[in-house]
Amino acid sequence: MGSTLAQKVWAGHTVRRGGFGGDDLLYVDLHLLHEVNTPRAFDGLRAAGRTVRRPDLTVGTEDHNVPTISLTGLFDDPAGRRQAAQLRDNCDAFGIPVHRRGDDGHGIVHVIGPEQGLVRPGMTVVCCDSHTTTLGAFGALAFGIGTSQVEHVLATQTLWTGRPKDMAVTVTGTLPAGATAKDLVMTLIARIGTGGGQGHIIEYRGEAVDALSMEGRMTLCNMSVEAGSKAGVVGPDETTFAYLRTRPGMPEGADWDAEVAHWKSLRTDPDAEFDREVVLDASTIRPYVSWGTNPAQSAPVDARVPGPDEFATPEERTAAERALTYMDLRPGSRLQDIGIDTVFVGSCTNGRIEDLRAAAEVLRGRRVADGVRMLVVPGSAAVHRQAVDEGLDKVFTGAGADFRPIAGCSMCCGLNEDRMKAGQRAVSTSNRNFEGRQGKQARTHIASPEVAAASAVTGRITAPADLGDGRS
Ligand SMILES: CC(C)[C@H](C(=O)O)[C@@H](O)C(=O)O
Ligand code: SF4
Repeated sequence: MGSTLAQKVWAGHTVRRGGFGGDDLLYVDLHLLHEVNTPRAFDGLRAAGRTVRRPDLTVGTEDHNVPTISLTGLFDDPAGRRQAAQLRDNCDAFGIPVHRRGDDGHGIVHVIGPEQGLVRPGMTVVCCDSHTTTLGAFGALAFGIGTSQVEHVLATQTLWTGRPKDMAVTVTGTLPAGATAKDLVMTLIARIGTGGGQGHIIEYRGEAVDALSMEGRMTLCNMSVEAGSKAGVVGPDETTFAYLRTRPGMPEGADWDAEVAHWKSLRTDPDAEFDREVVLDASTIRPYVSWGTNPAQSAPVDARVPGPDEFATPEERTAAERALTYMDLRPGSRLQDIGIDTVFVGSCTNGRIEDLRAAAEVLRGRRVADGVRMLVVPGSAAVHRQAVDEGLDKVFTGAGADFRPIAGCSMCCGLNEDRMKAGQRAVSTSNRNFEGRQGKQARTHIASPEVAAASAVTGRITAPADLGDGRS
């Protein structure tokens, strides 16, 4: 029997099999750090008199707490400022490269790794952050780890972890015009639930996945963790190689060819078996939006708010009831009638250049509705530069949106100055919509950049196809 991509990468990195609790000891090729969840790991390292084993395979960036309003913008929370300073000091002390606000290479940790060519097929990548799954788009095995594991990886460049099962998500056919990778992954999570991928690594495959850009694949893999899975992967192919070819530090000539041949060999063998398979028909996927307080509580934009009685289990019914109360929604009302006052385009889910282009395309010749605040925050300094080069900044500001000069997590998580007020309601391109995620008592509807931009124009949840041609 053949092996899956995940099995091959796992086997190739296993230093010791079946240790304590049955976990395997994996070698880590790349360790990424940000300011949250790392200060205690460095404290532990120091207390034990240890050093960082491979600072050359470790990279830090400040992203969660940083103000994105300007280079000199102040941290609104002393604890956040302290964490960011600790990251910089710890990285400097241990010889780890760190990207500070204002650096060319600065940005959200999951956005900068691929841009800088740090992530390649077949690698193992870990980071103190659940959305490390994003990097699986390159055929790397990438997942989040906790603070004590960060300390272990810093000290040893290895990690004890349990071998997950393999799940295939096969997406047949072609996505219709107007449907995006975000809609695809939201449709998947609505179908399998927030625990649907638990204990598994999801491999996305099929015609519709093959057709996605690297940006789209990153959006897909990013939200794998919202389905409870350990990681998400896409088999490396010509799209992957074309993206990597232009990245810094890639081999040249015959060395490049040899590398590509190796990457191709990592793809799942035709006779490999998955523990579970879910098949989705891409042609049925429509623009999606969340109505509840977890990403599975989502529906097509043209649907109605469901009632609790439409759910199969008592747990789902209770969760729906609670979500509807928090979101202040009435069952049976149209999602498209929900008024919003905030729009956020950004985050590691949808803060890359393709996402900004998509949002700008919808906004071109249109205006953000009165009373709506639209925030566009690039995922990295490189995305910001590219957006300015392409004149997207002018489209955003011309439409009345706030286009931020500094990259960061911004309103995705509310760990900085970008928070919503109680009772405010956003369409957000981020990945989490739990109670209070973007501000105390604030309400979040997750969607694609296209839906977010269209909603900014009308002031209610809207798919671009429903905008008509009101461009000036
Ligand atoms: C702060 C960090 C640990 C957290 C995560 O792990 O995902 C954050 O990035 C998030 O999106 O909630
Ligand atoms: S952008 Fe949001 S989801 Fe991504 S790492 Fe930052 S806080 Fe987490």
